[in-house]
Amino acid sequence: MQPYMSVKNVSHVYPNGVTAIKDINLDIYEGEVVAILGSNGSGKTTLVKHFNGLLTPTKGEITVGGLNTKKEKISKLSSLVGYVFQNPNHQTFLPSVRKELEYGCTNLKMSESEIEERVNKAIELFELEDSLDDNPFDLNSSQRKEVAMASIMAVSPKVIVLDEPTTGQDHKGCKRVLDLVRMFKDHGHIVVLITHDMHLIGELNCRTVVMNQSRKIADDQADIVFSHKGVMEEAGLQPPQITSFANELSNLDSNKTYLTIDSILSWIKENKEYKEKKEEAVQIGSGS
Ligand SMILES: Nc1ncnc2c1ncn2[C@@H]1O[C@H](COP(=O)(O)OP(=O)(O)OP(=O)(O)O)[C@@H](O)[C@H]1O
Repeated sequence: MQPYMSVKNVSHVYPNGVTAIKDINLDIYEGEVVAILGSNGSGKTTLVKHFNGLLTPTKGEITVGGLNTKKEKISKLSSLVGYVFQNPNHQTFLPSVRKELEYGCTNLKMSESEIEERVNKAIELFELEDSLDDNPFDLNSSQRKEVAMASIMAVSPKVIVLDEPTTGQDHKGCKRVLDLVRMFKDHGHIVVLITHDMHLIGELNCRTVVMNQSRKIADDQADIVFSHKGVMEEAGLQPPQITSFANELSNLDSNKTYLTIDSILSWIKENKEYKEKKEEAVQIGSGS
């Protein structure tokens, strides 16, 4: 299968001489949810800004949907890759939610009927019917973030990049982000997440790329990445608390990494059933 996005030997040096990413290779395929993890300044944002042409490689090449990002206009690339900023205030600036939702489609010069159809779909999916006339700045930060995501959804780019989607969100907001990532995936989008939220990655157990000091140092399923002590330590990362807890418990199957409370509860249940069956067998065997 051909990757939808392909990053080949890419480095980026900012005009001040800082090498923010170095020799990155990364293929991203249809249907994937990819988390990009790493400590502050490791190069995550610089990398994803290359996906929609906000930055172009100093060395190497990136193709998105078969297009070389060095040769395409940003407007074309942003119809393929939508970027939801960490701070929705950097993205919402129009006086009503409806106008925000229409903006991206209008910018891409879609017909009025197409804009209406796409905006109505986004309104339905994000349940924004009652806030259409509200000024986004009168909404709380969680709702404003949803408006930012809904306006990207209206454009319907193949790839949706979410930059720190759970930062500043309460428990309900974090749960909603998890549901939205799943919804984007179910609607055929590739989702790229920049996040420090290990709980979110644990719940998704998605492909996880780890950046450290401008380089990619790991790229695997989250449970496999989290089980690599060396990688986690090098990148200064802590797995979700439940994973650390499970690792500390003796008698656990050492080949498995537990990411969620549900997974460890099923393990405990299975183990209990296994022990009960074993005891039963011993009792039958001894004729008691
Ligand atoms: N516009 C810029 N000009 C010069 N240097 C920059 C610029 N943007 C980022 N950098 C530098 O590039 C390196 C990587 O930064 P980047 O923002 O990509 O990292 P990050 O992993 O996204 O960090 P964070 O988690 O703090 O957002 C850092 O050393 C940073 O200071």
